[in-house]
Amino acid sequence: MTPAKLEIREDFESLIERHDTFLFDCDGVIWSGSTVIDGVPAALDMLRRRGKRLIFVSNNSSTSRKDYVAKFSKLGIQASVEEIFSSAYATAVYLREVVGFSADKKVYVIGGSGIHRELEEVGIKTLGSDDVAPISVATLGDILPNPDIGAVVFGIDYELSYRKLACAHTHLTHDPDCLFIATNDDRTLPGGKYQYPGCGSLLSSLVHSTQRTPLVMGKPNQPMLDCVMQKFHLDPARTCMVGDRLDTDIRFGIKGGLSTLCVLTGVANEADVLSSSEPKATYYMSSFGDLSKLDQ
Ligand SMILES: O=C(O)[C@H](O)[C@H](O)COP(=O)(O)O
Ligand SMILES: [Mg+2]
Repeated sequence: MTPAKLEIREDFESLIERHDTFLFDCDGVIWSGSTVIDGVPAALDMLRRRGKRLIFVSNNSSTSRKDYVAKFSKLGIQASVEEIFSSAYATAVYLREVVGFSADKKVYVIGGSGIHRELEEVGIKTLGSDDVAPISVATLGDILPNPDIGAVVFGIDYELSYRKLACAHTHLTHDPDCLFIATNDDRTLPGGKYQYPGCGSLLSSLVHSTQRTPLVMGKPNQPMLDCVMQKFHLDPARTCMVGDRLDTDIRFGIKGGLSTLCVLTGVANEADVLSSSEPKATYYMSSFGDLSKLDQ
């Protein structure tokens, strides 16, 4: 079935009437980099006024949920920690609840403060944030296995260094029991008009050097889906996933049995949406901000 294009008031009203909960991806739907997408704050306010539940589900692990609340507020959007579900938080829940990560082990992190803060919030100690100093071949031998490391977690890292990769590679190749987890594996990162290397593209260097395959937490993978479905007790028939990437957001929604709405303000364009045989979005629209016209 061809995705239905939502472009008139009646389409928008019908979408809202059919759903009680809206799951929103962030990069490419709510904002692009640090610029809010026009009309989105007003559209979200309108949904709240109509009693709809909003949940923000981002694969970007660089920011903790508390810091996401501050980013939302700076962009004129009210959101609570409980409404935010990032891949860093999903990783912390997985290590704490599913793995039962040992208190006397630490996690080596390649990634941003979001991962460090979410893991520390559940009592898991982390290393790696200051491994950014340049390295010389002569000092490579100083990078040694560390028996305290029980897992390597990889997330998008805007300060990625050879030193961090060498440390993570050492832990993963010297201890087959050291867990290898990636917060997400998005190929690209949207930023304004263009796209840049995403977490998955950075991750591939470590996968290649270690020949190990990580367990990936974020959309469209099962760990994030299980966490979100259980935490929020979603009714799939009354829930809509709003995203900008077919291979993560829309596939995530389809796996969960949700309606899916693809917006064209991030990675996907109209040709992508109409030509994609799998995943196939239920609906698509130019920008979620267009719904702000409803209450004007
Ligand atoms: O590379 C990444 O980490 C992702 O492109 C990016 O952060 C996606 O974030 P989302 O669109 O899920 O908010
Ligand atoms: Mg996105």
